[in-house]
Formats: sequence, C-alpha cells, structure tokens
Amino acid sequence: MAPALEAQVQQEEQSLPHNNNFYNTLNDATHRSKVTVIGSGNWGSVASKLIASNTLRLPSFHDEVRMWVYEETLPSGEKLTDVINRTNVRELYSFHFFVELRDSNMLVFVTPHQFVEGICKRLVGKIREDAEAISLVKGMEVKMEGPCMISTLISQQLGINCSVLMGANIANEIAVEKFSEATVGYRNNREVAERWVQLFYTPYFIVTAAQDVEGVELCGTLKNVVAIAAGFVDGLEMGNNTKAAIMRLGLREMKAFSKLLFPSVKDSTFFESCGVADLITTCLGGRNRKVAEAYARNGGKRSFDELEAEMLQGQKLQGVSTASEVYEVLSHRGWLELFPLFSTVHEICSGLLPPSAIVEYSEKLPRSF
Ligand SMILES: NC(=O)c1ccc[n+]([C@@H]2O[C@H](COP(=O)([O-])OP(=O)(O)OC[C@H]3O[C@@H](n4cnc5c(N)ncnc54)[C@H](O)[C@@H]3O)[C@@H](O)[C@H]2O)c1
Ligand SMILES: O=P(O)(O)OC[C@H](O)CO
Repeated sequence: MAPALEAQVQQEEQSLPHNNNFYNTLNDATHRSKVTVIGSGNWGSVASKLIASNTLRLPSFHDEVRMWVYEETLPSGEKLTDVINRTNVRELYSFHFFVELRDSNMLVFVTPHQFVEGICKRLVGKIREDAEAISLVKGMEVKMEGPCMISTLISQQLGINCSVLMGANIANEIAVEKFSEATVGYRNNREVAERWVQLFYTPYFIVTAAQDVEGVELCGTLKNVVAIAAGFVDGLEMGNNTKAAIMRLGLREMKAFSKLLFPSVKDSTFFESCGVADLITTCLGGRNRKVAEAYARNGGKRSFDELEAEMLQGQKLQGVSTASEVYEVLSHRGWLELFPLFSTVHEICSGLLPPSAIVEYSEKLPRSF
C-alpha cells in the first residue's frame, strides 16, 4: 500500500467508533459505504463532485457514486442521462445512474424542495432499512398538521434518519473550488454526523457539525425569503444600507420564527455557515436575489414564473414558494403581525403589494419585537 494511502486509512480508522452498525463492517471491502445522490440540478451536480472526490480517496467508501437523475429530453433531442454518461463526469468521478438503491446506505437528497415528496413516494420499498439520509434541500412543506421540514418529510416517508447540510454554498463557486464552509445539522448521533462531514469535507469545502437539525434547516430555508426581499431592494436601487437593514431584520425574523416553531433551536446555529453566512451570500449573489431584482425592476408586471423560466433556464427558485409556505403558517397561527418582512415578501410576490412595499413594511414593526 502506498504510504499516502496508508496514512489516510489510519486517519480514518482513528475517528471510527467500534460499536456502531453504521461503521462496523467498513473494513470489509464488500461493505464499504455506498452513496447515492438523489438530484442532478445545479447544486446536485456540484455536491456529487465533492462527494465523489472523497469516495475515490477514502477507502471506507465505495468508489462509485450513483446519481438519481430527473430524466429530461434536451433541446438536442438527447436524454439527459445519456449526455451525462457520455461526458467525462463519469470517467472522472465514477458515476452510474440507477434508480435501484438497495445497496446504498448513504442517501443524499438535493432536489428543489417541491419535488421531494413525490420522489420519496417512488423510493418507498426500494431502499435499505438501515440507510442514513442527508438533505441539502432548502425548503419546507406545509401540511394539514402544520409545517413539515424536508428532513422530517424524508424521515417519515422512508422510515430512516435524516441529517441536513446547509451553508453559504452558491454551487457555481464551489464548482470551481473557491473556498467555502457548510454546516451538517444532526439529531443525536454524533458518529453519523462525522461520517457526513467526512463525505463532504475538502480543503476548499470546510464542514462542521451542529446538533440542531431544525435550526440548521430553518436557516437554509428562511434565508431564501430574505433573499427575495434583498432582490427587491436592489431592483429599487435603494442602496447598501437599506439592503443591510433588510438582512438584519430578516435574520431577526428567521431566528424568531425558528424558535417559535422549535424551541430547541440554538442561538449559536445562526452564527454557523448555515446562518448568517448563507444569508449574506444569498442576498449578494443568489438566484432568488437575482430574479427578485428583475421582478422589482419590472414593477411587478412580469411574473416570477416567467422570469424564472427566462433567467434560470431550468433551475428552480425556492424563495417564492417558501414565502408562501411561511405565510400559510403565519396566517394559521395568528403570527402575521410578528413577521412583517416575511409576510410583506409573500404579499409582493403574489401581487397584493407593489415591490416598493418592502421598504415601507418597517412601519408595521411592533416596537416590542
Ligand atoms: N444551486 C445552488 O447554488 C444551491 C446551493 C445550496 C443549496 N441549494 C438547494 O439545493 C436544492 C436543489 O437545488 P439545485 O440548484 O440543485 O436545483 P436546480 O435549481 O438546478 O433544479 C433544477 C433541477 O430540478 C430537477 N427537476 C425538475 N423538475 C423535476 C421534477 N418534476 N421532479 C424531480 N426533479 C425535477 C431537474 O433535475 C433540474 O435540473 C434546493 O433546495 C436549493 O435551495 C442550491
Ligand atoms: O441561488 P439561491 O438563491 O437559490 O441560493 C443558493 C444557495 O442556497 C446559497 O447558499
């Protein structure tokens, strides 16, 4: 064995617990962890690159990373899976594309949030009972019973544990290996969290773990609503001070909303990459900000759907639907007046208010907030 590889093996083994089912067969080549990525969009593709660089490097993972792709016929007439399999992506990163997941014990969910439930329904009965999942999906669903985080949806539908990974992670920047950080949110098994950190961590993608699934996930979800507000401010050319004020007020609502829904959410989570850092990057350079800016520049006369299709070419916005989902929760619970930024964003997106309302909403702020 080459010295470099041997050192890696030792380093890995030192961090492994000895009494955990997730690990205890790792020395057996037939039981190395197998990873499947569910999703192949902007972040899905880049996250797969990160993952595959580690599975090739670390002996306790199976080299091959499988990817579930939402099949599309491209303008050229070719199927998306054929194109991906034909490119050097497969050669470089050993990707294969199957829907059969029975031999994967690490499932990475990374699709726009509105598709997760439908995908999970198709996966029922096709996955291992001892599989662990992680959600990179920023969003939530609102059910009859109330709000449902995507990690909870995955856990409930598939009967498996689900951690989350969120952070200041604009995919295009990570694709060219610019330095960034991320946060793994886990429920109670630190060893599982460490395994996810191992899978994603690279010298240019620093991952830390926080025992606060809901806090980490709500940060990633709610910042998209604030990013829409920041885009309106840009479209109205209100300047940096106004945008900073919107970000501060947005962060305050993110924290208040998270803690009202889940009192266990920790203050410290808002200072991790998933919190303030993701809020900043999204409000400066994200897709939600960009499309909201165009919406405001057009005075709300062109719909978000139209602008999304034109500007993102197949990629999906999360902020507009999340604002609507958050609004539903606020209305149902009688909290609208407590969250003037969140509610104003939805009212603008749905055409009830003009974009300029984003800077007028502060008059509605309760003084005791
Ligand atoms: N792009 C980023 O920079 C970034 C970074 C961090 C987190 N995220 C989050 O990751 C998640 C996925 O984002 P993304 O950028 O990879 O996606 P994306 O915006 O690229 O989504 C488009 C993809 O959705 C898939 N799709 C379209 N219709 C579908 C359907 N009916 N069923 C299933 N899949 C369908 C297609 O594969 C398409 O490529 C989102 O929650 C997003 O907020 C994105
Ligand atoms: O491009 P956005 O607005 O979907 O944001 C992308 C990421 O969530 C930033 O971390």
